[in-house]
Amino acid sequence: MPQMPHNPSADNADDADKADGSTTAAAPHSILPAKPQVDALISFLEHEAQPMIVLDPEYNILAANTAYRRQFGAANRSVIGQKCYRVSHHYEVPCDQAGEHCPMKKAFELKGPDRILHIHHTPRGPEHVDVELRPIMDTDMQVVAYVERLVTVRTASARPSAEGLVGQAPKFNAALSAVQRVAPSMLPVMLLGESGTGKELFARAVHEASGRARGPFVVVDCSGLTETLFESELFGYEKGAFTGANVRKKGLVETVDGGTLFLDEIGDVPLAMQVKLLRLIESGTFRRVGGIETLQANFRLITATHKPLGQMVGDGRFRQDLYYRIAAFPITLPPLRERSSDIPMLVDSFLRRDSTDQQRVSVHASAMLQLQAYAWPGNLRELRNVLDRARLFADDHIIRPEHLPDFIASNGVAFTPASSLPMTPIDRKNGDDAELRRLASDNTLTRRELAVRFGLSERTLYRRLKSLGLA
Ligand SMILES: Nc1ncnc2c1ncn2[C@@H]1O[C@H](COP(=O)(O)OP(=O)(O)OP(=O)(O)O)[C@@H](O)[C@H]1O
Repeated sequence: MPQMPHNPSADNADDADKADGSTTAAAPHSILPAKPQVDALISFLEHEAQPMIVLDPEYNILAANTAYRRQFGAANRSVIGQKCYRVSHHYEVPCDQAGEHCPMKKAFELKGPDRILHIHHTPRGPEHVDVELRPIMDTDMQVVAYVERLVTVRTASARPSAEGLVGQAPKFNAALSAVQRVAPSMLPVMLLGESGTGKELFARAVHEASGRARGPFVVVDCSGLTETLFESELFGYEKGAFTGANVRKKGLVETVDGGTLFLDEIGDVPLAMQVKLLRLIESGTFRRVGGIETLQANFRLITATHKPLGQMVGDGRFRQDLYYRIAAFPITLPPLRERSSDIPMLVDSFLRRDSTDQQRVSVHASAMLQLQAYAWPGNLRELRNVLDRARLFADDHIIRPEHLPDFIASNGVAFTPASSLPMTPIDRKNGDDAELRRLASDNTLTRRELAVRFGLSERTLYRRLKSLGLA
């Protein structure tokens, strides 16, 4: 914990509360040593379009501007005088003591801004929020307050959603956070992940969060394209360039003008074409097949692969110069088995998405446990397919273990007949220690997620981990 000065403002929360609607007079008198600066700041922020709050060093919210109140404020409750971690996370302790990154602690240490992607509770439910915290210093360089700016991330949902990216597991959030960072720039992005991890959806998210969102998003699947087809698809051709070229045709590089070009499975691009791709990226120009005119390209490049491109460079199967050009900002997408805490939310999302029935299909807790324990080599695509199949058997609109394929049930999870199970996660006290050992050593799930996953209280989980020598 940083040594933060005690602030008497917490004791005056009620005074501040009255002023929630008019931030200029929000702070009570004895609030801070440098009160005039803070008051001026509060007045200034009121006119900002972005949601912002002012905090004292003891985590108390001193003021919230109109944009904040509109977006995050609850109709019946003021946030003034409340602890930020209680309002945003429903925690009883600061974020770092709850196992999360605390931007206030970091900003205090840095004496500078810190930025982090958090899941916040909002009146609409959990949401991804890009939080930036800036310390305000007095003339002695002591931190007297903080300004927090909150931007809701619209490219992903932290609760079940009928469309787009869904998730809130730590590794998913890390990838999403990287998207938020890189999207506004023109840097090429390389998405790395197994098949079905959502590379295309993430590429779309980069596009949508960028300044090119109004331009086209063009996908090129590089796998299975021959050299000549790849060239004519990408660059287009002139009339008469080859047999069958009866008219001039624009290539995708021309159609994408002002937008984002997504080259999926870039590792499958033939070596000869890699040179042409490199030239396009380096010069920003291209020529149609059979053409002499040099045309200007205007696109932002995103690539994706499930192949070990670095290794392919070593083996001479991928050009090193092209690799360095496109791999400026790699983002690793986690396989589903490393974000299994997201499975219930994803299941709900997929069942909503594909629902044509009047009655919504749900998944029995015992089936959900099996879905969470399976390794999903085909990732989200496989999950979606399994659900599509299972729902056909769910006559009473509840997917049970017997509706899942055998390979999921035989994944090492003890199978208990659905009828004997409650609709909530079961206590698997005598269940699969090996699975617990694997997940606990993996460090991908928090203790709380592990507990939910195994249907245990955190305290029981701790005891079991201890008995396994893992606590
Ligand atoms: N985080 C996510 N939330 C919701 N749906 C997702 C998510 N990630 C992927 N999907 C869904 O999973 C399926 C596979 O996603 P996508 O095609 O983007 O994967 P991919 O990694 O590009 O696959 P491939 O490498 O095989 O091309 C799609 O139906 C997509 O909508």
